[in-house]
Amino acid sequence: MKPRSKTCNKIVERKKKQSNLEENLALTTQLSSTISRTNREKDNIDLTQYPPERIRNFSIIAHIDHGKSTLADRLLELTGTIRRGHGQPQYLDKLQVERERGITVKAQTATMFYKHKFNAPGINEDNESSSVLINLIDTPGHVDFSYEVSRSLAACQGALLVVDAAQGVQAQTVANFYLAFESNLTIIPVINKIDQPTADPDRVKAQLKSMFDLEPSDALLTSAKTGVGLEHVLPAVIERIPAPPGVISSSLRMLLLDSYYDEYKGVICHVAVVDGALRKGDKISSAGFGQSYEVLDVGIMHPELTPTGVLLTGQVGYIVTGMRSTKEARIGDTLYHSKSIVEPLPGFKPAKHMVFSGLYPADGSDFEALNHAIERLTCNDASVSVTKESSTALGLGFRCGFLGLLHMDVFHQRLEQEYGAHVISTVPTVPYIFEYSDGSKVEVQNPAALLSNPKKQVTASWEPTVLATIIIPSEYVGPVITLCSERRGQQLEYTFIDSQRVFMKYRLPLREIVVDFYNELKSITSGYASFDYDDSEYQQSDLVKLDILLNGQPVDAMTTIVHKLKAQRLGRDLVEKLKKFIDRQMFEIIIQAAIGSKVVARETISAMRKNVLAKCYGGDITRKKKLLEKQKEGKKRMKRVGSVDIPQEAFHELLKVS
Ligand SMILES: Nc1nc2c(ncn2[C@@H]2O[C@H](COP(=O)(O)OP(=O)(O)OP(=O)(O)O)[C@@H](O)[C@H]2O)c(=O)[nH]1
Repeated sequence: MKPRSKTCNKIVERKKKQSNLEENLALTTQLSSTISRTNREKDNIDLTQYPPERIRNFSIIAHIDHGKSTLADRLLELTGTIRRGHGQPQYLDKLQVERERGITVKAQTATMFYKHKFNAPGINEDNESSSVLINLIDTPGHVDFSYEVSRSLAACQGALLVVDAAQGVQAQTVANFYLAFESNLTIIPVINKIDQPTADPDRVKAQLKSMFDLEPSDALLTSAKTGVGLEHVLPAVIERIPAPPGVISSSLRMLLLDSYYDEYKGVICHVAVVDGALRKGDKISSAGFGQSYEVLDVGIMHPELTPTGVLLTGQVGYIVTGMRSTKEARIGDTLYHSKSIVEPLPGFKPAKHMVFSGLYPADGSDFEALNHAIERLTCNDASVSVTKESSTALGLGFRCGFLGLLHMDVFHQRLEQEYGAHVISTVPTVPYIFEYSDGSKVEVQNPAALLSNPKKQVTASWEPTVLATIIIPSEYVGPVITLCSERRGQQLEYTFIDSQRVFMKYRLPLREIVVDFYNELKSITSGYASFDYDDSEYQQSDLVKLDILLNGQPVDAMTTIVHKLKAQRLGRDLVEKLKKFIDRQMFEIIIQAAIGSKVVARETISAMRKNVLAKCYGGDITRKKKLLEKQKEGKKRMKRVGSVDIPQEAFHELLKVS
């Protein structure tokens, strides 16, 4: 782990690119005189005053809860972008789910202006403070959203790596450091929460040195809570992070960073201008989608959408065009002036779906409403894949691909909160590969779709794996090793970060971490473990399809694919769980788990006669009617398989069985 020298080389390269700074300055001054009138649409922000050398784009990256969003708030207050005490805390966490769960799920950008006296020769020789435009990109900390992190980093030249002064380096500090390092960003270590009684900044400095070769003297010490040390953050950003490269005299090239749908304005795209200049009214084309659009509005996030009429090289902002759907706004696409010919920018790796689940309307007649809600929500979260599917138990629904379990959970919550949709989701599954006797290979995202065809036998199967990073206090090593081997993990690395903490690397089947791994890891380590993973290759594995049958009838929405060695135990757990959640009905119900024709677990629910009017002796007819109505309502929430009614909760409970 000696990445420093590589970073230095990249900085030297970047410095070379900045040789066109003078040219940029001359051109921006020229542009300024011609278009400044249209720029001053609001707040008199004249972006032509900000050539690349007066711009800094940085991101805040950290392990979950180490204080990124709080630090972002403080910096926005410090620069007067938001007023202290006005607005909500964690200003950039705008979604209701983000506020309720206290996590960031969507990266957000805010533009700030800050007066700074440059130390560098050549800039600001009269030694006056000059205004610097700083774009801050707040990023999510949870592993499921690292796709958002890598996207944000593409618009930055530097990152603040925030580390909790008491907890020290955690799994996601490691993952995010490498994301930033591989993107050639200048990394400024920030040791935050130094106000805590257990804070030990020296220990954290030593960890940063030993793990990432970051110099202890480069670390900033802050408390985003009390404000201590915050005055050094923006000067460090300006002095240490290079200006964005790019040439203002070149043809326009913009990187499409994100998009969302706004009821009033339509599709709003967040963009980073890599070269050239964009003005309101310009005609632009998309390299990926091949469509042309007129720029109807352009501006910056300050922190709300603020029209500026122009965006220049190095600036990050928003554009509104006539795009009708966010499907046209392909993240990572290059936008350019329609008449020019440009080399498209590298773009991003497409999001990789790790977990798939079926989503069905709780009430079958709500299919169209759910369809509409999913369409709208995917406009704001393009990382979800959606295809239609149908199930005998649940009717018409959708198979959705997510970046992880938390992502799936957040998507459900947003469907319910923002669109009032009530959904039943099926057991999450991962994409397996099966080979049949005729040599054909298929990727199976829906276990029920795996063929049970005697003419086409499965001859081999593969499952996706992950490379997991686990950091724990050394006293928990034993239980964690046991957990990982129960989950079919293979240990790849085991090192001491310092005298108290151990760093472990495991290869684990993705299926094994999808359900409840993180919670169990947290519980056996009293909450001290930190965990992160990166997708890795497929490994050959002995997989079987486990069916659940009710009175002999398979419930397709409950089928799972599982490792052969675990099939029996899982079958027993599922059957026992179902027995608890299915009410006794007027006939006996037999619940079975089976692999092909072999039953591996069985439970029976004996028959009973349920008469809701039993306790309603004589009396008022309206009371009887009310009870019957209530029973009818309850039935609506039941799903009928053959003659058996299954309550929605049974589907929810199955999600928790691994
Ligand atoms: N004592 C103390 N608490 C802090 C400080 N900075 C943040 N916190 C608290 O730490 C918790 C997490 O802070 P956030 O800013 O939401 O952390 P985050 O890194 O943005 O979290 P995610 O977005 O979920 O990754 C909150 O309760 C903050 O009030 C600090 O300097 N000192």
